[in-house]
Amino acid sequence: MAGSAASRVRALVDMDGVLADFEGGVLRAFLARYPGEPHVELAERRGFSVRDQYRCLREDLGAKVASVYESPGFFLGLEPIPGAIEAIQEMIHMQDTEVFICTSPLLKYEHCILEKYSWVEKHLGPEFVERLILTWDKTIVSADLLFDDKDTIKGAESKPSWEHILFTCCHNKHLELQTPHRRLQSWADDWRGIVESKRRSNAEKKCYASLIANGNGQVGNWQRNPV
Ligand SMILES: Nc1ccn([C@H]2C[C@H](O)[C@@H](COP(=O)(O)O)O2)c(=O)n1
Ligand SMILES: [Mg+2]
Repeated sequence: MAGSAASRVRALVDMDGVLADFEGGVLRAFLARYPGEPHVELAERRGFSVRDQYRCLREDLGAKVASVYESPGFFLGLEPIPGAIEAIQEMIHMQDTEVFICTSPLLKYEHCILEKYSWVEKHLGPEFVERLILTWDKTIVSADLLFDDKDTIKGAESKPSWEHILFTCCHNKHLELQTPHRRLQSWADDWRGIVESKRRSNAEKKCYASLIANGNGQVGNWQRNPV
């Protein structure tokens, strides 16, 4: 039915900081490997790059914290973010909703890439492995929504098709978003409302587009067959 196609939503869900607890994993592994070294408590995290903040604390700590998340086993061992597994499993079963996991690997990718696939299979099952997109440029991926903890997402496409929903994480919680930018505080927050609001706005856009394409003569048809 035309109404059903019009209300389709495609969502991209980021991994680190949204599905997998990268920040908690970094701190735990840093404390285990470098006990006694200065560290950044999660409440004190500011800015996306954990390496940059550790480097500001003391020059050599940047490389030390990077050595933690570049180690074998780091990505596979990350704990899921509370509620993430349940939410994405529910989202993928919503009618007319497509879900993909969209994540950037480390530039030092030896362990990270394989372990991201393994993490998805371990926590979400093999059907989600087919839905994993690894890219350094999320702006060229076409979707309606991107749930992501990175505050600024830039790339080759200056006007990405998706609306970025900032997922709250320790490093971005202090940022004030300008209207109309939206935030999801956690997976206990109203992510369903965000998906449904995007579905409504897609339906409206499709109606306007068909009105314009068909001219006034078709308005009656659309009113008899609303989306
Ligand atoms: N606070 C963070 C979160 C992630 N990273 C690194 C680790 C991953 O390889 C990559 C993931 O980026 P995403 O797809 O979650 O935007 O970035 C980091 O350095 N600091
Ligand atoms: Mg992330």
